[in-house]
Amino acid sequence: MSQQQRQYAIHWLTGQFLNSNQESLYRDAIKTRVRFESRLVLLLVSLVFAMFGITDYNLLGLTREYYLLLTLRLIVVISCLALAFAVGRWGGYSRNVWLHALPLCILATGIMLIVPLRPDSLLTQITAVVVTIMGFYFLIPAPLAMAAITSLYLSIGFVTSVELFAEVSLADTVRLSLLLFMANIVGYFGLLRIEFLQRKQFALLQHEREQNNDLLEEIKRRKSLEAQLRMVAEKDGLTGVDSRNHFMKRSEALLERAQVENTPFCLFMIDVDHFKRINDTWGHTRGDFILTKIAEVCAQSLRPTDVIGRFGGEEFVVALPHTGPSDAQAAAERLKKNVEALVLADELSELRLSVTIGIAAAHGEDDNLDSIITRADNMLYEGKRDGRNRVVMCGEGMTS
Ligand SMILES: Nc1nc2c(ncn2[C@@H]2O[C@H](COP(=O)(O)OP(=O)(O)OP(=O)(O)O)[C@@H](O)[C@H]2O)c(=O)[nH]1
Repeated sequence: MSQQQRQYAIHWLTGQFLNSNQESLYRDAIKTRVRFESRLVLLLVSLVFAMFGITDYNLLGLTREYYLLLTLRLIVVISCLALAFAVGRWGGYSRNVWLHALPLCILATGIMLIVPLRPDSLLTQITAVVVTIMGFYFLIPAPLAMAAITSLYLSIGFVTSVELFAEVSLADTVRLSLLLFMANIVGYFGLLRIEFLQRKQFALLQHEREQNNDLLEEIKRRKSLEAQLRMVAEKDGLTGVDSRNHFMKRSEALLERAQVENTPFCLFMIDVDHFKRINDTWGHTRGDFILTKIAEVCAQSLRPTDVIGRFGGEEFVVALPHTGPSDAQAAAERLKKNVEALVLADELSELRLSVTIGIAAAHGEDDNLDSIITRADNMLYEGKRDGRNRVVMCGEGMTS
């Protein structure tokens, strides 16, 4: 038997889950319904029990027996009403099963006590007892064991009461016992089937919910994995700026839009000066750290709408939408100055950094990103050749 089958196994005789935790879960789940139905049934039963007072009057008139019966009915009705209130507050048979058993016992006792007071209307009372047994099993929400015990209590008590107070033959008593026994058998197996089906349905629903939760967890896990993969694909692992591929994709789109809207578009190629020397002097780990700092300065010096990417090694690339050559030059100068002003902590405090920036602007509709990059790259190498730490603008011959 698998663990799941063991968890949902149902006892063949009680109709309850064998696993007590599972049974508690089930009872908790039906708590509200049990309370509501118990209260409703108790109110209805009280009404019907009280209404039989009319037949008592017809049969007995205003006699001592009638007043005794009326008192008995009042006691039962008041007890049932009080219990309906109590069940509403504290009911739901996950904990207080006895609270649900109590009205059944009171009703059963009330019915038994009617026999000595109205021995002539035995046929009506037998019918009432059979109906009550059916009610105990099918109408009043109760666990099977409780319905069976209270029904047997009613059956045995009624037969005893009949034997003691009504003058019936032994054969009739046996017939009555068989009838009530039959009623109990039908009630018991009927309720057993209902309990079984309800718990099966609950188990199926619970299993489905568990599977849905597993599915949701899996979807969440996959989404997070997807986000991580996207992050790895789109971002440069060291500096956090766009990876080369992602930069190309985003910049292509920006350039296309600029060409459609006829707005200016510029591009920077940025290279850290003498980075090999930095690596050789301070080591690769510090070299990596410096690259992250340069990426930070780029982000701080430019607009949020500018797209920064790492082109490879110590080379960065920036796409500047809605930016004409003169604004691009001003931005590049600001960025160059900020790099120069960068002061690092501890052993690197003496280190002065600089970058060379090549700028190219988009020329009309036929221009493409690759040729803009090539032009910016050419300007970058021109700047390197001319002594580094400078900004070189393509076509304009502007340098600083
Ligand atoms: N620490 C570190 N170094 C890198 C990384 N990628 C490339 N480099 C190094 O960057 C250095 C680039 O050196 P070069 O291309 O000769 O250029 P440079 O020394 O910066 O000289 P100029 O560009 O002419 O000013 C090489 O030593 C590469 O190994 C990286 O991710 N981390």
